[in-house]
Amino acid sequence: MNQEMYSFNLKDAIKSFKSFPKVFKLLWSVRKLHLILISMFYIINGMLPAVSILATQSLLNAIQTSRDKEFIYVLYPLIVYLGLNSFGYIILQLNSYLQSIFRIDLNYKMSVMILDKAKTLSLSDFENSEVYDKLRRAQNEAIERPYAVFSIVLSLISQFLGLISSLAILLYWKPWVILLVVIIPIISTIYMAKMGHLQYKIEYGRSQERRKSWYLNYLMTNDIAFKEINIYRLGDYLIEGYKKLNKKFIKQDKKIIKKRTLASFIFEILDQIVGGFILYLIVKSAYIGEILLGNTVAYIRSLSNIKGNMEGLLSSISAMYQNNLYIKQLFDFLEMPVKEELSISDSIQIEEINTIELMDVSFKYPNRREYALRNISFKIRKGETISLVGENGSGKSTLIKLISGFYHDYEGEILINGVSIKKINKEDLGSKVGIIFQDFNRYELTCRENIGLGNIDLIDNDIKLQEAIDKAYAREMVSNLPKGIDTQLGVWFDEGVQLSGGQWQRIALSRAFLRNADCYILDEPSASLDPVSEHEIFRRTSDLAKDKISIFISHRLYNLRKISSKVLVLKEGKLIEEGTHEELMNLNKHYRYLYDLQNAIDLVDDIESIA
Ligand SMILES: Nc1ncnc2c1ncn2[C@@H]1O[C@H](COP(=O)(O)OP(=O)(O)OP(=O)(O)O)[C@@H](O)[C@H]1O
Repeated sequence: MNQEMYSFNLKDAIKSFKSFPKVFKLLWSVRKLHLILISMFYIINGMLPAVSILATQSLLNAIQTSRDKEFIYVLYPLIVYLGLNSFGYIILQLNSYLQSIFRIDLNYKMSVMILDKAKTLSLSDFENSEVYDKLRRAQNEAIERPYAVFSIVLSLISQFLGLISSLAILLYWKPWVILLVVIIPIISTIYMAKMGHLQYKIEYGRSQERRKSWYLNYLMTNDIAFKEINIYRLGDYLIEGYKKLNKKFIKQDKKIIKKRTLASFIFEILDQIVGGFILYLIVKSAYIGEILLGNTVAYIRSLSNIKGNMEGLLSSISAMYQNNLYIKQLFDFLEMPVKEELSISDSIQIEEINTIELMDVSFKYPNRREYALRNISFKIRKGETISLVGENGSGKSTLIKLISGFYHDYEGEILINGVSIKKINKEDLGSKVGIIFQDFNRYELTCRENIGLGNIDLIDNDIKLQEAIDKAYAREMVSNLPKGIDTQLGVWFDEGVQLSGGQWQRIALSRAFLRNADCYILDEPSASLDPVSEHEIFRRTSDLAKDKISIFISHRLYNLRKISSKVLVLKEGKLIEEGTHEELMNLNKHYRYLYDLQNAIDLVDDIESIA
């Protein structure tokens, strides 16, 4: 963490106003008229107290000096006084109404902006905890800040106007008193700004732990992890972890509150002493007849207004500084450069995928030292069915993610139709690949949506949806659902129907089949499918994709043997064998070893199940 960030000084505080034009631009785009009116009301609010003091002064002086005159001399200032009070009240109400409306619109706009930005992030961004933290901070801590900055700036203007006008009233009496009035608020504000900074520093340093605390909370309150938590009796362990983290946060927060309260207490006492002394001077002047009653009240009220305005003004500066730190997080996130591959407007469009070629490709994940893939080269042509096999962690899924265009910081070349994947229009590429990942999504939405998300344009096209369902052998399963294709799936919402792992997988397959892809990738459907279903699905997919490209990953090698035009064998990130099933069996090396091993295991399983 950058220590420099945490040293507070006035220069930094003034610098923090730099963010205002950006903030203003953002707010201006929400509701222009509201913004103008709110600003006007703030300015009026700043002037009103001093005007009200003058009205009170002239009313009281009129009462005191008009004993022998007609009542009209008192009535006129009385009407002005009452009118001003009512006007102030109306302005206050209107302003609070407009601000509430404005904040609702702003919060909505901000959350959509953050989602829009999140949409442009890459998979490696999501796997990067720094980017992830920025997103969380923008979402959780910064969303309210733009309005806070705006209202602070307006308050500053309003308080400044209030201060100047009240000072002018007091200046008329004894100019040197002003120095006494301003000294304590200045010291207290500098101290409080430092406290605010400390608080931000603590919050900033906590973001990893906050995320962990949120995650533990999520695990305990979510159906996804419930089964394991329940069966392994993990509840107490997780709660302990949650408590430990939160106790630390609470301890830090309490310490700050204690410091803050003590400091406020001391500054308040000092302020009371100074205020008491000035009050004594005013009362004494009135007593000896130096000033009229109206002026006495005006000076007393000006004194308290100056104190309020000074405190307000200086605490606004420190609040501005503190808010600015959060605002910086927000704009850091919103202005994070969009990955080059997305911003290339002249990216190459492709009609269809004819070939996929890897030339000496090596790749390591940003957070890892060792390579996940090393010097991989192969070519897949239209009409071929390729199987990727290898032990856990050998790099199969990583290879799929590279071919799908998720990571661009690899070495070597990945070519689609002979063109670097980095230059190809990402949306184009995405629309031509039908893919099911190991950890495919189970959307807590209707069955129609779960499938339709594969091709949004067809979400209401029942014929096309049915075709996709048939391709995934899911016709019977879907028609047996209580509301057929319009049944809510999952358990999060009313009338939701939970599916088995294999059934979810068929829904995901239907989703992949709904897009008229040129390349179908199935990453280990065996996780939830029984061996026969997996075999059927592979065979079906390769039949359907006869003139396309199919890439399958499975640990059940016998399911792949007949359908594969080529098998690629990976070991520790390297492509060690390549050929048809027969060729690799004859080669008698790693593939043969894996195949025989699996047959032996299955044989043992069969014998055990018979016994
Ligand atoms: N997001 C990630 N960040 C860092 N390392 C990763 C990430 N995903 C995978 N790895 C690492 O990359 C290597 C290859 O993983 P990969 O998931 O590609 O293997 P796999 O062959 O698909 O394994 P499995 O058969 O278990 O699915 C492993 O060492 C793994 O730990």
